[in-house]
Amino acid sequence: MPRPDLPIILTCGEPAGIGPELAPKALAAGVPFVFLGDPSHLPQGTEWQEVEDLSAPLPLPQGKLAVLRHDFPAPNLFGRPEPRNAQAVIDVIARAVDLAMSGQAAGICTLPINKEALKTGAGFPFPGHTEYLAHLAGGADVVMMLASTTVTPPCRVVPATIHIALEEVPRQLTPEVLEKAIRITHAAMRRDFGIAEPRIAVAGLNPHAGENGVMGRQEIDWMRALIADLRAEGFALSGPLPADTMFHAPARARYDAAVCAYHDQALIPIKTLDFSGGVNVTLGLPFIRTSPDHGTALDIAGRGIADADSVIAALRMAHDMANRR
Ligand SMILES: NC(=O)C1=CN([C@@H]2O[C@H](COP(=O)(O)OP(=O)(O)OC[C@H]3O[C@@H](n4cnc5c(N)ncnc54)[C@H](O)[C@@H]3O)[C@@H](O)[C@H]2O)C=CC1
Ligand SMILES: NCC(=O)COP(=O)(O)O
Repeated sequence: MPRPDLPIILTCGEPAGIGPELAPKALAAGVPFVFLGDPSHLPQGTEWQEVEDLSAPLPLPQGKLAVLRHDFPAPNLFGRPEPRNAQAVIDVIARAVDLAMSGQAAGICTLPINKEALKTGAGFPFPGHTEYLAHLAGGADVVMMLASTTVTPPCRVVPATIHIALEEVPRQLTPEVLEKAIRITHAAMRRDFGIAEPRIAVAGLNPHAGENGVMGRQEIDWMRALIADLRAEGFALSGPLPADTMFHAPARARYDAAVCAYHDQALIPIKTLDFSGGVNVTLGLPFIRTSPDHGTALDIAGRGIADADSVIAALRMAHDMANRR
C-alpha cells in the first residue's frame, strides 16, 4: 500500500521542454512531492533544496522546491532536445519507478518526454511512458486513461490501442485487447475513483458504430458479442456507441468512463473539454502514476508561460489515489 505521507516523485521529463518551469509552479498543488532531475535545468531564481531522505517532512520551509538530484551529462537548451541527455531522461523514469515500487515514495507523476528525442538520442524502444512503465513493472497489463478534473459530467477516456499508427488499429484492436481494457478500467474505477459500480461506455471503431455493417463490420462481427458476454458477468456496459455522439454532456452523464478504439478517438474529446485540467493516469500498474495531459511544448519552453494546471491536477490525483489505496 502506498503511504500518502511520503512524497510523489515528479520526474523531470524532457528538460528542453516545459517540464523544468512547471516543477516550481507545481508547488501550488499543496501535496508532498520531490522533483527528480538536474537542478541546473530549473528556471533561474528557483528556490530549491536537495533532499536525500524521502521520509523528511514536506513542504520545505519558505516554499522551496525539494530536489532529488539526478545530474545530466550535457547542457540544456530550451526548445532543442540534446541527444546526449536522452539516456538520463529515461534513467530518471526508471529511478522513480524503483522508489515507488520499493515503497520509498507514494507514487510517481511524470513530466512529459519527447518520444522522438528519446528514440533518436538513446534508441528508446517504447512509444511512451505507458509502455515503458508496464515493462519496468515486469510486463504488467496496463491501459492509459485521461481524466478531466474541471468539467461536469467528467470526461474519462481509455484508448484500447495506444501509440500505434492508425492503419494498424483494425488489426490490433482484437476482442482480447478490448476486453482487457474494459476489465482494467472497471477495476481501477472501483479502486482509484471510488465508484462501486462503474458504468463503462464502449465506442465503436467505425463511423456510426458501423451502422449495422454498412460502414464497417467489427461492431457486428465481435464487439456486440463481447459486450453482451461481459454484461452477463455483471459489468454495466453500453455500446458499441457511435463515437461522435458520446462525448457531449448529456451523453457523458450516462457513463463513468469511455473505452475507445484508438488514441485520437479518446484524446480529442478530453483535450478539447479540459486541456488544462486533464490528467493522464496509467491503470493496472502496481504503483501510482499520473502525468499532465500535455506534451513537451518545445515551442514555448523556457519562456515561463506554460500553464501548470494540468501538472497540479496530476499531482493532486496521485496524492488522492495514495490516500484512497
Ligand atoms: N506524457 C508525455 O510524456 C507526453 C508527451 N508528449 C510528447 O510531447 C511532444 C510534443 O507533442 P505535441 O503533440 O506538440 O503536444 P504538446 O502538448 O506538447 O503541445 C501542443 C500545443 O499545446 C501547447 N501547450 C502544451 N502544454 C501547454 C501548457 N502546459 N501550457 C501552455 N501551452 C501548452 C503547446 O505550446 C503546443 O502549441 C511529442 O514528442 C509527444 O510525443 C505528448 C503528450 C504526452
Ligand atoms: N498523447 C498522450 C501521450 O502521448 C502520453 O503518453 P505516455 O507518455 O503517458 O505513455
